[in-house]
Amino acid sequence: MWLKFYEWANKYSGLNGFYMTEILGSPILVVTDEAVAEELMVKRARYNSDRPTIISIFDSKSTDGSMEYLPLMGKNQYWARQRRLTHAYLTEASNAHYHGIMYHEAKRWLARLLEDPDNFQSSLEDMASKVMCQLTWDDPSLSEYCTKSAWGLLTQMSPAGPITNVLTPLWHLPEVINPWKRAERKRHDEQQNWWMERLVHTRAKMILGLQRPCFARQYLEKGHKRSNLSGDYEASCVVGMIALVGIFTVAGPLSYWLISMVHHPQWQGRVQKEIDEECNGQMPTLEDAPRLPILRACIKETMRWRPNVPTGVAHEMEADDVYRGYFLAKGTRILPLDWAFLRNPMKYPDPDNFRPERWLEPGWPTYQEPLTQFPTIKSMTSFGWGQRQCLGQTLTQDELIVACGALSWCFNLKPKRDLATGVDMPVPLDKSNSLLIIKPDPFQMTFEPRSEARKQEALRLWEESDARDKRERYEFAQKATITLEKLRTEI
Ligand code: HEM
Repeated sequence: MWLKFYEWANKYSGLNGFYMTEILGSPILVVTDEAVAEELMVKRARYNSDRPTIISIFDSKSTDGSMEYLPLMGKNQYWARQRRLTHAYLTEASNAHYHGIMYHEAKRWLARLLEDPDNFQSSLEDMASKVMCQLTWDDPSLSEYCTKSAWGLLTQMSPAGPITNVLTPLWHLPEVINPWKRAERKRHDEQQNWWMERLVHTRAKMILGLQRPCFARQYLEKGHKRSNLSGDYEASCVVGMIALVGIFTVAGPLSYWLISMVHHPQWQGRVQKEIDEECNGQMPTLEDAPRLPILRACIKETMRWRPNVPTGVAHEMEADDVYRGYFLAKGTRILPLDWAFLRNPMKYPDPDNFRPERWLEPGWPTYQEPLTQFPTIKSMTSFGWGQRQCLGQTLTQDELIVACGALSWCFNLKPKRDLATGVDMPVPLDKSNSLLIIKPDPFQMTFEPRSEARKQEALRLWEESDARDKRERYEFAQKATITLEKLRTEI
């Protein structure tokens, strides 16, 4: 879809940096130039920060008070207070270095890749999911269900999802003869029940003193007094939504990282050399990041070259407006076409090719110093605009540095050789699904340990981290049991 919008941009945008079209009766302003996006969604954010309705999700904007999906909400009171809470929790998690969770999960992933390399696409998503499930409920075993739940919502909200998102009148058929509405009710109810179960379970563990820190505990301890949330239902949704939204968003650039590295072995070699030299042979940490500009440049270039939300996310106008002489009616959707921004040849010369040097060498329009700080993915156009800008930028950057750094430290990423023909199997560059957050179609590749010593070290690191995690969980539970015992004898 983004390619069609981009093709039309080349025909109709001209020098304006935008064009109008209509999809299923809704006027859409497709923005193809960053300056226009800035003008409309940052400078005029006051009335351009609403969301369009997603027809196949009940009350997607929370107009009727459902309070369920923060990123889809209209610009209303629920959105404002949930955005505040989400921002505060993600900032605190980043300040606490995610309690070591990212390192733990990156090590688990390396060990899984060593044991079962062919299953890399699923273990990659599972790593992203385990990070979010631990931050949210301190429970990595929830990851499989959480990923399924996130997939259900992502599919339901995407134009390429249920047919009712495109043939909208079908959605309005009575529920008894409407399979799409019944399926969505089932999906919705299961997701809500699961979110609520998680909150209730957290509360029960807190009473027993068994719940370690996580977002759900943070809310139950203090948030219900400070945040203005209406109660358990809303809390279970906002906390559940944080877990869901960090899975496919982060898994996208990670998958495309594999593709970038397989196709550009010279850059892979430079990243590995930088890590080996700057981290003294150790797996990189976030403290090392200022000394790893090539790693950061390759991550950023991967996100520019293969963005995983290529259409951008639409805003909706809340008031009539006139922009550069054009009348824009209230209700017009503004689509910031990220693919177009990231292929602007003035800002990104040679836009179709993977050129990390554009972030590293003076002379390129995007070069910025100091290299201890730049390149950074924060504030990329891919994270959206103005009042609705993504809240997960720091988390994404940190997780990509940890995970891509760990991969480069441990493996040579290579094409897979077909044993029958002796020829490398292709790793396609442009095959993906077309949901709102895209991911590459399944492909095969090889994860070759860089040496036997590196392999053994990766396995040892995971064993050590796993043993520490188990010990810490056991000691925490022990302390709670001792306190309970003491209480019982005192009573
Ligand atoms: C590569 C990774 C990611 C990309 C490309 C991305 C992109 C986006 C985009 C385009 C938006 C809409 C912005 C707009 O409407 O102008 C958004 C919103 C949002 N993102 Fe992200 N995101 C990523 C990762 C994350 C992560 C890891 C989290 C949290 C764990 C997160 C949390 C959110 C939330 C809560 C919103 C809703 C903000 C609102 O509607 O006010 N994102 N993201």
